[in-house]
Amino acid sequence: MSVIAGMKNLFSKIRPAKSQSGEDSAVGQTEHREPVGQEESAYISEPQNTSIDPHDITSETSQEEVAVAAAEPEVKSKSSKKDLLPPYDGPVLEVRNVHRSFQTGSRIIHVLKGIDMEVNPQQLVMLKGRSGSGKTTLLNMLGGLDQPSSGDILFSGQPLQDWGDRRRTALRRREIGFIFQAYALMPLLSAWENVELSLRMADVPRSEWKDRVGHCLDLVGLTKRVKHRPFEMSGGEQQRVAIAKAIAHRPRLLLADEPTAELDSKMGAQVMAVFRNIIEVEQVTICMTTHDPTILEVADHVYEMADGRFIK
Ligand SMILES: Nc1ncnc2c1ncn2[C@@H]1O[C@H](COP(=O)(O)OP(=O)(O)OP(=O)(O)O)[C@@H](O)[C@H]1O
Repeated sequence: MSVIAGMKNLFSKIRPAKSQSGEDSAVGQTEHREPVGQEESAYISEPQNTSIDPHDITSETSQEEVAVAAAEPEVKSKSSKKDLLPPYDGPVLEVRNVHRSFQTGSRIIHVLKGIDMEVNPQQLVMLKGRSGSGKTTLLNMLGGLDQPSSGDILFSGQPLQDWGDRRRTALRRREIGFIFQAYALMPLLSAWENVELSLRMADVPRSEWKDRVGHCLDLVGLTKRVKHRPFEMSGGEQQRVAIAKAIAHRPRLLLADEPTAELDSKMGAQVMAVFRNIIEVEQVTICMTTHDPTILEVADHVYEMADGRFIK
């Protein structure tokens, strides 16, 4: 089904539903609500058949695609996180001699030229480098959104390139959180509802939503902003909602593409402080790209990229 067809199908069957986020006067209520916009409609409607993977949402995904994806039924699987990844004490990510080329017309562009790296549990690792050096290309591969042309990427010891699409998708859904430069929040939903939506998309039981959303917004210091919509918040606050949203389903790995690029230095520092806090409290591992030299000191390890390689 096309995105537009999915939207039409979706909005023709909307019915109100009570939010799981709180009591009548609490945050995120949906009773007696004002007429809702398209994103909110998607949020409160029953899932319909669509063809979009919610975990492929990027900062460039349109709101319509996000709305449809948000309502997509997950590929139901009874397997747990434990079944997906056997116990492993080694690095969260091991990258071995990874190359990535793209063909554009008759030209082949060699973007990554032999990347080796490791990201250990509860580390904050940064990829720095000029525009076009290959940071985003590498980050996409670490998150299983793209595949190397050659080389290996091991996620908790498991070779991603040997996995089928379904298992890689399941890995993204359960074990990885994504954060983008442009926040990627649903504009008509409150902070609370944005985080709650992420739990719905990850197939987390409704009974767990209220505690988990409250905990995640508390972790990023936004307990007083839960009812605010994105346009009522500063850039730094929006990015902190995006972080709460990305960690809500308890991923092992958080991937962030230029998370401070749109922020002034004070807000950027707040976001980095939140990263350090969630590493401690949620025991998550973070790999992020940046251009910003002022935040590098927060990292446990910095890989500098130039023209598709790490500079020693
Ligand atoms: N799908 C693609 N097809 C062709 N070229 C691509 C593709 N994806 C990336 N590239 C090229 O690979 C190079 C690296 O891009 P990438 O986005 O990884 O760089 P970056 O370091 O993240 O840059 P920035 O900091 O500006 O985001 C660029 O020259 C880009 O044009």
